[in-house]
Amino acid sequence: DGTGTQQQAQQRKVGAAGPRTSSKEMVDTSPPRGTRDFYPEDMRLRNWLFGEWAAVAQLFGFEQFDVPVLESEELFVRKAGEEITDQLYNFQDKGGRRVALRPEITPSLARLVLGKGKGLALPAKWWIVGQCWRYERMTRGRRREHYQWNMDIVGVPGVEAEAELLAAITTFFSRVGISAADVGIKVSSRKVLAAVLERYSVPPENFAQVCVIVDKLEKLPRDKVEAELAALGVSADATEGILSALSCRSLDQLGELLGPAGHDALGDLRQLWALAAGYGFQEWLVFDASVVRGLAYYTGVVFEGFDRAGQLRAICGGGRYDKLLGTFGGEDVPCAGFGFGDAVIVELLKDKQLLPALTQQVDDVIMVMDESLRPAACGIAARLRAAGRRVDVILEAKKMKWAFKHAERSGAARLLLVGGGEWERGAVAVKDLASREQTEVPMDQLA
Ligand SMILES: CC(=O)Nc1cnc2ccccc2c1
Repeated sequence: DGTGTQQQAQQRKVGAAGPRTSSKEMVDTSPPRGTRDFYPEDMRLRNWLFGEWAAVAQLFGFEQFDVPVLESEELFVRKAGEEITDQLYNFQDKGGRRVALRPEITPSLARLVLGKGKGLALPAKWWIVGQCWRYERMTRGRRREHYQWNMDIVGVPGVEAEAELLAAITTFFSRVGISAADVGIKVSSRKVLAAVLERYSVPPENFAQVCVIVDKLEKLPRDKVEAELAALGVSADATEGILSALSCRSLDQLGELLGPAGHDALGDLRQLWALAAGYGFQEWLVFDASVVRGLAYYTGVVFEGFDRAGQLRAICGGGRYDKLLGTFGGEDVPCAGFGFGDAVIVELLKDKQLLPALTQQVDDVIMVMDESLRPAACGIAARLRAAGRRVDVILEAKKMKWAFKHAERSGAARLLLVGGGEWERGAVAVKDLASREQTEVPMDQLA
């Protein structure tokens, strides 16, 4: 699951694992519930994925930022009934402060933008990869953490920003071998819902809650969603209007249904499609009026990446959030962004046999044949490393057989043996692990 090969390690109470000097049981070696360890082989895959994310961010001229995983709880206290805030990993610290492990990164970005105020040159295009947390009752056995790539554009009111973000997402997919035949991106706009709510005079302060409820249509039966809307005070007519708008199959059909009230939403989406065509990623986009996403603060275009085989949960998601900064007491600044988790994408890559085969990368393994030559061997390692070669020094006396096996397991190109007759002739025995040939190389020609 995700970039950690560690399956959800069951809480192992380690039994008597062999003779122990003390009566004390061994510590539980599993990671905390819902979290993963990354052994080196796992880290190679994670570093590869994060490296692709970073490469795309740089291709698009975005700047990296970072913020603490621990934030003031108030950043995430929203009253819209979102799952993400219901499952806040929050606590009171020793100073009596209400804090939380962040469930998402956008509110932290908003905090930084507000912190800079007029001092922030706009537009800002920022990116980050950060661990996010949720306190899930383990009944569902789901993970409590994942790593999320975020790209955000601050200060651009038009859908040119969303087009840029979608271009970045499709560039990533293409780079890792995923095509528009494998994955689509559902796109809509919350302005559709806003238009419907206005027509039925649903109070604007209910907008976020309506969106969060309607987002559950994917998971909950229709009557449950209708009941939640009714409980919020949304009339049956309004609910009917919402559900028929969300089932529109095309922009034209939506236009007919909404009339002039839909002008903004349709204008945005048509412009977005035109930009996508220009960019050459239009084939990835699917208009889907039922996409609302589950975060309270989206105000306009929303989108989510999905696998066309329909086997997986959403791969990524995002949208426009023009009013988030206002909810923190600041001036509103138009923003758009997306989040891309490290779990579903790895499942997709596995399903498509697109996981890269990653091995440890070492150039040279050095072994001394005579312990008195260890200082000299360290000098050789230093010179090779200064020349940019990745060198693994065998640190204790080992048999040749072990050294060969170790060098091959390390993915090394050469095994250097310091000592013996070669050393007397001012040279080092070099075993090429690909050709298996052994040659004698003078000391100063090793790099
Ligand atoms: C598939 C997966 O691991 N999802 C996941 C895992 N942990 C989270 C933690 C916080 C917010 C969303 C999360 C989502």
